Amino acid sequence: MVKVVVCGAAGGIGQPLSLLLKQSDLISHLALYDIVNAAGVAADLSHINTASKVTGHVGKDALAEALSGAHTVVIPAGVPRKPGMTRDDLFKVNAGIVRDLAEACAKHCPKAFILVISNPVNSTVPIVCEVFKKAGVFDPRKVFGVTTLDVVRSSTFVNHIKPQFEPQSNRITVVGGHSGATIVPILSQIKQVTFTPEEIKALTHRIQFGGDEVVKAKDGAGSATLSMAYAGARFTTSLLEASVRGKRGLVESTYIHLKGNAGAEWNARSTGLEYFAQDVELGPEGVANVLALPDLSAEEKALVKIAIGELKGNITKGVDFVIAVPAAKL
Ligand SMILES: NC(=O)C1=CN([C@@H]2O[C@H](COP(=O)(O)OP(=O)(O)OC[C@H]3O[C@@H](n4cnc5c(N)ncnc54)[C@H](O)[C@@H]3O)[C@@H](O)[C@H]2O)C=CC1
Ligand SMILES: O=C([O-])CC(=O)C(=O)O
Repeated sequence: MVKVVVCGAAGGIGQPLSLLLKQSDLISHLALYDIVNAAGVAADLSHINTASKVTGHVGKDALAEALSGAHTVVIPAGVPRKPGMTRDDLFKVNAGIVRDLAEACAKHCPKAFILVISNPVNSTVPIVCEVFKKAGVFDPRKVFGVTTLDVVRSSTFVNHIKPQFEPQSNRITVVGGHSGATIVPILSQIKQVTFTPEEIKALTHRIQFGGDEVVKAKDGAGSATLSMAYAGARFTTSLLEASVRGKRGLVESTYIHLKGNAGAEWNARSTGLEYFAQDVELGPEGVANVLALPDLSAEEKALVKIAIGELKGNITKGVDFVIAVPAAKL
C-alpha cells in the first residue's frame, strides 16, 4: 500500500484520473496537488468508501508536503491543445511547469516513479530526466511518458472496423513517441484479423491523429480527458501491480530513456535516439526489460524512420530547455 500523488489533480484529466485511482486497493494515500481547487476535489473524493486516505494540496508552498513519501507521481499538469495547435505548441507553457514539478520531485521524492502525461510528452519526458540527472538522482527505469492512450485507441479503432477483434484483452504495440507522425502502431503483428492495405493506411492515420479528433469535437474546450484518465489509470495500475504486488509479465508501451534500461541497447543503436516508446515489461523497480521491436512491415519501417526524424528535434528541445533555462527557485 503506497502513496500516489497526482500533480494537476483539479484538471480535466486530473479529476477523473484521481477518481479511478481512488478505487485502487494498492494505494493507501492519494495526494492531490494543483495550483487551484485541489482541496475541493480531495474533499469530494474523500467521501468515497474505499480504503485510501485522500489529501488536497494547493499552491507551490504545499508541494513539498504533497510529494514527500511518494511512491508514484502522476503528472497531468499543464495546458491542453485548442483546434489548430500541435502538441509542440504547448511546449512554451508546459515545459516550465513540468521542469518545476520535476525539480520538486527530485528534491522531495527522488526515488518515486514519475509518470508524465503533460504534453508534448516527446519533450517533457527528456525535461524530467535531465532535471533528475542534474540533481544526481536519475534512474532511467523510473521515468515514463504515458503513451497508453495510443494503445487504447489502437485496440478500439481496430475493433470498430473488425468487430471480431476483442479490444480489451488484445493489446497492440505502439512505438515511437506521442504526437502525430511519431505514433507508429504495429498493426502488421495483429494475428486475430487481417487488413487490406487501404484499411492499414486509414487505421494508422486515425491512431496517429486520434487526439485531433477529440480536440476538434471539443471545439476549444480542451483535449481528451476521460479516455486519458482511463489510460493513465491503466498504466499506473500496471506499474503498481508490478512494483507493489510483484506481479510478473505485465507489459505496457511507454516512452522512456533508453540508455540504462535492460534490453534497450538495440533500440538505441538502431534508432540513434535517447528516448523511444516501446513495449516494456514492468517490474519492482519500474522498467524490468525493454522488449525487442517486433518485426515491422516495409510500410511500418518507413513510418518509424519518419518518427525518428521528428523525435530527434523534440528530444533536443526538451534537453536544451533544462540545460539553457535556470530552474525556478522552489
Ligand atoms: N499523454 C497523453 O496521452 C495526453 C496528454 N494530455 C495532456 O495533459 C495535460 C493536461 O490536460 P487537461 O487535464 O485536459 O488540462 P486542464 O487544463 O483541464 O488541467 C490541467 C491542470 O493543471 C493544473 N496546473 C497548471 N499549472 C500547474 C502547476 N504548475 N502545478 C500543478 N498543476 C498545474 C491546472 O490548474 C489544471 O487544473 C495537457 O498538457 C494535455 O495536452 C492530454 C491528453 C492525452
Ligand atoms: O491531442 C492532444 O492534444 C491530447 C493528447 O495527447 C491525446 O489525446 O492523445
